[in-house]
Amino acid sequence: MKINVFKTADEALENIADFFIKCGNEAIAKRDRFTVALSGGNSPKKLHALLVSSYKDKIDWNKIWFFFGDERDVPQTDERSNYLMAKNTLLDPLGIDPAHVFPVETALGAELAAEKYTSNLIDFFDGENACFDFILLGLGDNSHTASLFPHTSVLHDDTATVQALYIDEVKMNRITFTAPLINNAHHIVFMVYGEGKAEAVKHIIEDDKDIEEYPAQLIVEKPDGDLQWFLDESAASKLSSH
Ligand SMILES: O=C(O)[C@H](O)[C@@H](O)[C@H](O)[C@H](O)COP(=O)(O)O
Repeated sequence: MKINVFKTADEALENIADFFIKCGNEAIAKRDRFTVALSGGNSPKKLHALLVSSYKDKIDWNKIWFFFGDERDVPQTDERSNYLMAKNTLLDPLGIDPAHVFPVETALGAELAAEKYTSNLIDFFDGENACFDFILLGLGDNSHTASLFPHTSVLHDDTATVQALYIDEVKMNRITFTAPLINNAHHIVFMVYGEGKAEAVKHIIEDDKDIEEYPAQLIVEKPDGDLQWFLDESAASKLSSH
């Protein structure tokens, strides 16, 4: 696992964008496609804007396939939708073909949408244990990632699937990749910046294993995988090693 700390959030985002493009061009050279699972929340918006403004000609965007590591159980037109956020800030501005985008079909209801997403992955990746090229993750200040929230049943799910569950902390159903599905990826990137995340970053990286309290500790580097943190100094400020 590699921990990259940058002076500012902008510097961290620039390095994530460079790494994204590097991984993408390598995947396209090898397999003629780049499969990506996007993160939700607010942090990705700045990264999306950077990719749109400065990376348009650095990769063949037509060779990228976009998925979502988690989704809120809301309509795709709802401002809380991770799909809508990505559509508005990244996919539409880059003119991504909708056939290359796999939104969670929340109109089916959370449970069915999760089942459908799991079967979509089996179809797309020709079998179970989908292996994404690149999974982007944020980190909640309560140490959740994707929608793997503290003290929830999904933390103990050892299947590489997509699950739906009610999250009391946010008073809504969420649809999420399980930790094993995330851990199958070639490249996993935590994108974390800001003082508010410093405590969670320390818990995940330095504290004893306690996945109930710190679910993002479930995300681990496989022998043939690559797990990297891209942090600004604020988010890394409570790490003893920085
Ligand atoms: O659906 C979501 O909200 C995200 O997938 C979630 O895991 C997010 O990454 C963290 O909550 C951090 O969110 P911010 O980037 O908004 O702090």
